[in-house]
Amino acid sequence: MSVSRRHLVWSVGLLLYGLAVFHRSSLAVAGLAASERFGISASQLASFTMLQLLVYASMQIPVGLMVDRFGSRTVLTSAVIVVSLGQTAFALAESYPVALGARVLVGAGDAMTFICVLRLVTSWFPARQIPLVSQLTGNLGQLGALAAAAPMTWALGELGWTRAYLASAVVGAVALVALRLVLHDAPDRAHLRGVPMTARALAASLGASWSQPGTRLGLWIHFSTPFSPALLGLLWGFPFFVAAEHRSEAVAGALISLLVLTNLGYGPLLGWLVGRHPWHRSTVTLVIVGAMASTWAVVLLWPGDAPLWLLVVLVLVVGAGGPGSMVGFDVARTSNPGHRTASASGIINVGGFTSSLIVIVAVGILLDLQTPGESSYSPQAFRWALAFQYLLWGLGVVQVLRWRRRVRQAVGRDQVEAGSTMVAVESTPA
Ligand SMILES: N[C@@H](Cc1c[nH]cn1)C(=O)NCC(=O)O
Repeated sequence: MSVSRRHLVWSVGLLLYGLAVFHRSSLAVAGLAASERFGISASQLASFTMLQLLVYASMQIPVGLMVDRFGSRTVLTSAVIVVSLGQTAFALAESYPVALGARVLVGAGDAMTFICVLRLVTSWFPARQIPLVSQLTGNLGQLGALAAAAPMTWALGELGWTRAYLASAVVGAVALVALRLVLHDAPDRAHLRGVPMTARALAASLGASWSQPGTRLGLWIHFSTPFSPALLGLLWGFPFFVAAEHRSEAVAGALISLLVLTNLGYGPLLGWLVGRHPWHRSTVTLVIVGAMASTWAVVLLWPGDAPLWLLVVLVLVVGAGGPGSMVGFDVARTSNPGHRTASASGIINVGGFTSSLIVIVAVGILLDLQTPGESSYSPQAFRWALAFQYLLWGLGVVQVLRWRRRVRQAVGRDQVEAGSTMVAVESTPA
């Protein structure tokens, strides 16, 4: 197979994932405009982000099953259409309920994208390159969030709400043409479709993935790693840097952009480490969680405002969380047969989006409880609210250690290093 064809397919997949991240993040800079347009409060505004994450997380398992059944090409086509319809509806919405409905469509289209692209990577690349290419896919795709920042700010200011969101929807039409022209499910066929299954067979297939200890290990790795960067990047980073650390809006914006860019640095390093030392994949993620928790401790316990260099260190360390979460997909991939790869990835992806949703909502509730009726939150309120992260890290680390022990009891080091963590006799989960 020609190497350039493989890279062309991957580039289109990456473009589609970057576009999904762009649509996901396209509200981040439009908060004020949205409040004015729909006449809504801060918590109603936050409900857009929460709803999107909720839809995303709840669709992961059905989407994984759909990708195993119908293939990436078909599911990605639906994803682009649904997300573009969502952005079009958002562009034209004039009331809060219609706008909420539009965000449901955006969340649904977004939810159908990443697993398809990961599935493409596993069918187009040789096994030894999969960890690195998957890492690069996850990390380069985050650039969509950068594209949603400055260009969307410009478009909202210059073109106005309706035309800015309509323009972003039109990009989907262009992406759809590239998808249909270039993207095939596998080198030897356009569609890679699984056999039709009854509801009972689907449940059995999901149960088989779930009973693999490696799927559980992957789920908890994905649960523990990405919520801290999501917390900073999606909602609370900007107000934390401005209201609690007394930084200017420009510095806060630069710190958030740095968080996105940090992804690019970790991708190659983690991809190489994971590909080369599969036995130590969970250790790598435990080190990342330990580093994030320790750096947050220094920032939260710092007397007064943390110095800028410390905030930069925080962003550089927390930026490893997203790339770290990709390790979860790799553990699931080596723990399941090819025809179940996408549904196993769906199970994994529920982890990080659930923990991100919990932490984003919990921080909002804890801030409100400490400063009832006020619209600006004190540094002290932020410190206590952000400390909530330790509960999730505690739970995640205990579960990672537990499921790693199960995997290691069932599978020898030689088998793991040969690229499989699949337990031969699928046992019933405890
Ligand atoms: N945690 C992300 C992947 C990632 C890589 N770098 C930063 N984030 C993930 O699980 N992505 C799924 C998605 O749909 O974005």
